[in-house]
Amino acid sequence: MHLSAENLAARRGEDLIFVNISFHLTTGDALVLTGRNGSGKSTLLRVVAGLLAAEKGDVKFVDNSGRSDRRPGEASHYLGHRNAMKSELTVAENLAFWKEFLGDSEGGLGLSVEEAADAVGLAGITHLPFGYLSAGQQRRIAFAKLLVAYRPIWILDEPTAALDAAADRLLAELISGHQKDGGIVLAATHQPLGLENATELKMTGFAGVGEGIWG
Ligand SMILES: Nc1ncnc2c1ncn2[C@@H]1O[C@H](COP(=O)(O)OP(=O)(O)OP(=O)(O)O)[C@@H](O)[C@H]1O
Repeated sequence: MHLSAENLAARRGEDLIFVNISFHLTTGDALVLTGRNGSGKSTLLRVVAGLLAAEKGDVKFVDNSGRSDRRPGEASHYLGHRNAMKSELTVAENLAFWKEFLGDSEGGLGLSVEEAADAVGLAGITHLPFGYLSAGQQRRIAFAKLLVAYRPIWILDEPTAALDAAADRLLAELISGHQKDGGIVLAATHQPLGLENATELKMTGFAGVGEGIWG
């Protein structure tokens, strides 16, 4: 499996956010995006997930069987800043919705709702409305969404925001487990996640980008 980007550039509104971003990731790899606020980490993740069009360049995905006709977004879980859960539905209902809606993609099977809640240390509270949970518990459940439906690529924007130290470690272990199972991870973070096989890509934002870059 390969996920690669060649000379990506992206714009938000009128502003060019970054140019000439390239990377090549293979089975088990992680790319950790670092850089100051506003340097373009979320923008790059959204481009890779297919949620934002690149201004220039391309992202390519080749799966384990050599198929290259699927867009990277179709093979990805995207965990953004928001948790993408309905406050008034229970934790179990939210996760069951995502399990049914996303389904498993080729190459793996998702956990049951209870197994996924257990994996993030919250097996006992799946009957509660999502809105009753603390911020850290909500983030853990948002992460459990990644476990109920299999996707080979995980795209994570500040996955450990709002988490305590124990949950930090738990999620880092789940991310490492995904890598060991052959998955690929892209994560933007301000805190070290302690991942193995990880390459750091320091985003610098638009500063210093001159005229004439479009050649
Ligand atoms: N919809 C938008 N329209 C215009 N500019 C935007 C839009 N969304 C983001 N930006 C700008 O794009 C730049 C990059 O933002 P981005 O969210 O990618 O940064 P980041 O590195 O993820 O920051 P943080 O560490 O704060 O999460 C910022 O200057 C931001 O103001």
